[in-house]
This record gives sequence, C-alpha cells and structure tokens, in this order.
Amino acid sequence: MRIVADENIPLLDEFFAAFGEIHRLPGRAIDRAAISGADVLLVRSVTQVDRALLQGSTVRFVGTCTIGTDHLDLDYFAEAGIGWSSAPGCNARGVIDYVLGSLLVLGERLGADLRQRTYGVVGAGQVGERLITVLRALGWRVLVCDPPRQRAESGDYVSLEQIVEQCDVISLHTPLTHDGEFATRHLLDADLLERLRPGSWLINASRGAVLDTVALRAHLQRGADLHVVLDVWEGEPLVDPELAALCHIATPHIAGYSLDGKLRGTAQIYQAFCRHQGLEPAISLDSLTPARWLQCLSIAAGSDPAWALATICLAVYDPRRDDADLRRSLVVDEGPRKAGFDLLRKRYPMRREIEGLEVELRGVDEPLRALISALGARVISVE
Ligand SMILES: NC(=O)C1=CN([C@@H]2O[C@H](COP(=O)(O)OP(=O)(O)OC[C@H]3O[C@@H](n4cnc5c(N)ncnc54)[C@H](O)[C@@H]3O)[C@@H](O)[C@H]2O)C=CC1
Ligand SMILES: O=C(O)C(=O)[C@H](O)COP(=O)(O)O
Repeated sequence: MRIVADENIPLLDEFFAAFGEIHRLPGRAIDRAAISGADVLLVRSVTQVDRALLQGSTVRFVGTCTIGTDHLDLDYFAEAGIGWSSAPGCNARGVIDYVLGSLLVLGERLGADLRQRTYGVVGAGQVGERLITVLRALGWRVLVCDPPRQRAESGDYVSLEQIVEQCDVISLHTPLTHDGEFATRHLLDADLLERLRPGSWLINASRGAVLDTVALRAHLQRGADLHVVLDVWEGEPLVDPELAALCHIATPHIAGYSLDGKLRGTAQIYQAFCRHQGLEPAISLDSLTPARWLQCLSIAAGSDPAWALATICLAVYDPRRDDADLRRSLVVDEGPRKAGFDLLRKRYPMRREIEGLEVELRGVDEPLRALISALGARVISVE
C-alpha cells in the first residue's frame, strides 16, 4: 500500500508503517503528481483535498489529523466512494488552554476582572462546549449561540445579535462553512462589529474567514474600542501585518497545537483507517506519549485565587511567546512572510495541556479547590 502524508503528522511510522510505504511531503506540496499511485492520503489543514486533486487517482481513503474539515470536498468523496475521516475533538483542549491564556493576558494588560465579564461562545461543539463547561465551572457568566443546535434540541441558546449586544468577551468556535442556512463565512461582519459593546474582547481561534477581517481592520483603524485576539487569518499563510499590529494577541494558527492534541489526531485517524479496512486497531496512543516536563504544581493554603488561576494556566500555556514569534515573522515581504508562518507551525515548540497537569493542594479551602478543579487539572488534595 502507498501512503502519502503531510510531513508534519507525528507518529506516522508508529501508526502506519505496518500498512505500507509512507511518502512524506510538505502539506502545501501535495499535488496530483505527489499522490500518483497512492492508496491513502493523510493530511493536515493546509492541503485542499478536492476533485481537482483526486479525480482519476487511486486514493481510496483520506484522513485529516484535524478537527476542521473545510479543506476537504466531502461531497466529492461521497460521489467518488472515497472513505475519509477527520479527528473530532483531538485538539479541542489546546484551544481551551489558548483561550484561557489569552483571557488572563488581556485581563492583566487591561486591568480587567475576568469574573465580572459576560462571555459569549459562538459555536458549542467539541471546542465551544468544553470552553463553556470550564468558564461556567469557574463561576463566570456565559451566553451561548449555536443556531444548528438550538434547532435540533431545546436549550438555553441566544442569537448572535444578543451575544454582540450583551457580551464583553466573544469567542468564535464554529466551523467555516460557505453555504446553507447556518453558513459561517463572515459571520461577524461590518454591521455586527459596529454593534459590539465598547471595550469588548473578541477572540477568533476557529477559521480566519468566520470574521470579515477587512471590515475588522477598518473598524480597528477607526479607533474602535475593541481588543482582539486572532489565531487564524483570512488567506493563511499570508497574515495581514496591519491587522496583526492592531491585535492584542496575534498567533500563527496554533491554538490547538498541544503535543497531546497532535498525537491524538494521528491516533484517531489510525483508528478510523483500521475501521475502514475492517481491522482491529493494534496500537494504542498511551504507549507512545512522551513524559511531561511539567508534571505537578503545588498550591498552598491561603493562595490568592486569581494568582492561582493565572499561575496554573500560564505555566501550561502563555500565548505571549507565540505572539512575539509571529510579530517578528511579519516584518518581511510577502513570500518570506508566508514561509515564516508555515515554519513557525512546523517548528512549534513542545506544549502540553492543563488536563494533563497534576495540581497538589496543600490544605486549601473549598472555594479555591473548586476553582482549580474547574480548569480540568487533576487535583490532589494533601492535608
Ligand atoms: N485554531 C486552531 O488551532 C483550531 C481551530 N479549530 C476550528 O474550530 C472549529 C470548531 O471546532 P469544533 O468545536 O471541534 O467543531 P464542532 O463541529 O464540534 O462544533 C462546531 C459547532 O458550531 C456550530 N455552528 C455551526 N454553524 C454555526 C453558526 N452559524 N453559528 C453558531 N454556531 C454554529 C455547530 O452546530 C457546532 O455545535 C473547527 O471547525 C476548526 O475550524 C479547531 C481546532 C483547532
Ligand atoms: O484541527 C484543526 O481544525 C486545526 O485548526 C488545527 O490546529 C490545524 O492544524 P494543521 O492541520 O494546520 O497543522
């Protein structure tokens, strides 16, 4: 069997070598010639996998080690009888850690009390739902907008207009879709941006085009009282340096880039491929995951809750390094700027997740214990 794979997929040999020969390529270099004779194509989000790439090819299975599927032409896969899988939820925790880190940095820079704000989560799927759970467990007020879910189930949902009018912090977690009743391209457009509450915070770690970023740049250039965190960009790998300069935090599409998330992505595609082949999976991720660098933090009785929250979250993930790396990469011409974006992602440093951290609590009171548990860390109580 011939397997063509994005070179940035970890553990390829461990999971796939037994099935055949693996040919690794940069994701953006996967073209018709590269997949000639291939049975299996394993990609990340940067490879457009559509009719133009696949028609007439021998590829029978496409796996994307990502949550998002906007780079896949699923209608064509159905028409051509090509099996496929994404990796739902694989890196959702990384995105939660990214949002928490960003909130803490903004809170510190702007002198805001995070407990006093109203949070609006747009898109309550794998990422959004987990984020809502964490924010509510912290005792913070959260409004949720998810019209597809609202239609399918009864629940406490609000409209996007209500989110815009009532929330101080808005975080976008929808897929990028271009058609249909709930299409998300430019979901937040010029009109809605104008209606944001003064002093709002806006976080986009979904896909760049869920926001109308030309409108956003113009809005910020007019001096809007809006604080923006962008991880994703319209037209990646090209980042608009003027827009980045107007953002509080600007990062190169790495919100979900925990090592754990990437490894889970490969493992999920391995499992899906085994199902496709009618095989029982023989390899488990647990045996392959490397040890942690940060194993355990200890929080003492009497600690200030806000300090404990920031210490735990930012010890695991602090977005300021990614922000600084992206800004340094933007001071060059378009060609090297695009290459720089891809390089930052390819050489992304080791990052783990809050859920993998043990937090030892030494005689702390119940409110502080509850706050730390809300983050999803494993809490160990020591009297
Ligand atoms: N920046 C990064 O590193 C990462 C970005 N992502 C992006 O985040 C997106 C969301 O991820 P998941 O939560 O795992 O996806 P999901 O498919 O589990 O959930 C998406 C939710 O959005 C809702 N939705 C769809 N259209 C909507 C609309 N018009 N308004 C409001 N809600 C709407 C859906 O009903 C669903 O509940 C992915 O599609 C991907 O593009 C995902 C992982 C990492
Ligand atoms: O899973 C998703 O969806 C994401 O956005 C991933 O973080 C994308 O990572 P790459 O596939 O572009 O490495």
